[in-house]
Amino acid sequence: MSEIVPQNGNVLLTWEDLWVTASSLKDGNKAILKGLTGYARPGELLAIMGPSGCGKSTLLDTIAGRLGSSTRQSGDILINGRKQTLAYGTSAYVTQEDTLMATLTVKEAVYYSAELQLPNSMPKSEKKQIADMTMKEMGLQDAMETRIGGWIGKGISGGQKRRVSICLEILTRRKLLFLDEPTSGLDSAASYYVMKTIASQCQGRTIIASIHQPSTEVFSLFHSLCLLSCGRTVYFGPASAAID
Ligand SMILES: Nc1ncnc2c1ncn2[C@@H]1O[C@H](COP(=O)(O)OP(=O)(O)OP(=O)(O)O)[C@@H](O)[C@H]1O
Repeated sequence: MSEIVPQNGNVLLTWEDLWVTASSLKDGNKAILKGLTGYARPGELLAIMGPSGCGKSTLLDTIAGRLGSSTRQSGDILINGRKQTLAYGTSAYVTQEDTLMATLTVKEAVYYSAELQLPNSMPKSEKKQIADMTMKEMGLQDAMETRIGGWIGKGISGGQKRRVSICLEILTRRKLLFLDEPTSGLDSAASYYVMKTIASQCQGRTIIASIHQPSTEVFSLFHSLCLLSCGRTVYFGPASAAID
């Protein structure tokens, strides 16, 4: 895989013999990821699946370069076949927790993010257009004027917060997108809607999502699957062939 170099700024991400170890006073050294190898290709949605605690978030954090200092890692993470850091603005990461400003309305949060993240050279009207389109794609039209809420009082629902978090990160259409449990808190219809929107944006982009118990409909949207169990890869390949 590492010999194929994608064009147009597209990203082929490869990880080889990846080990992650956490050390604690109580348990000593504990291996969380045990020699994982895999890849994520442009134009594809790769799902990382497996039971709770198997290492999905840790794998996502490691390949996204966000691993905390309490852990040690070894193995190679290659970008287009080389050990290199991603250029600024190449990737986006949707975390498992929604960290949103409670006092803003959905529209204010998305407009603000568009203003900050999209290039300075882009006219304000175009930024607004992109923000409006992305909110629509995430099914947030009816919640646009509602406060996000939180400590200030009830606002949008938990599922809507999840969709706002995704909306803020997909605005910029970065070449590499990581999503940690994008469908948590969403019902099955909303999960499908959100994942279908994400899958529809794969053209020229590499998308990796950790996901817990997807429905059959959501599963059918995945191109590739990395199935983990106890920190090891038990399946890596086309999602459609995984059933066998
Ligand atoms: N920094 C750390 N120190 C110690 N143990 C850790 C650390 N990070 C993760 N772990 C442990 O590693 C294992 C894998 O955690 P991880 O969050 O990657 O699992 P997951 O598959 O994403 O789980 P879930 O689906 O519940 O979110 C868990 O047992 C977790 O407690």
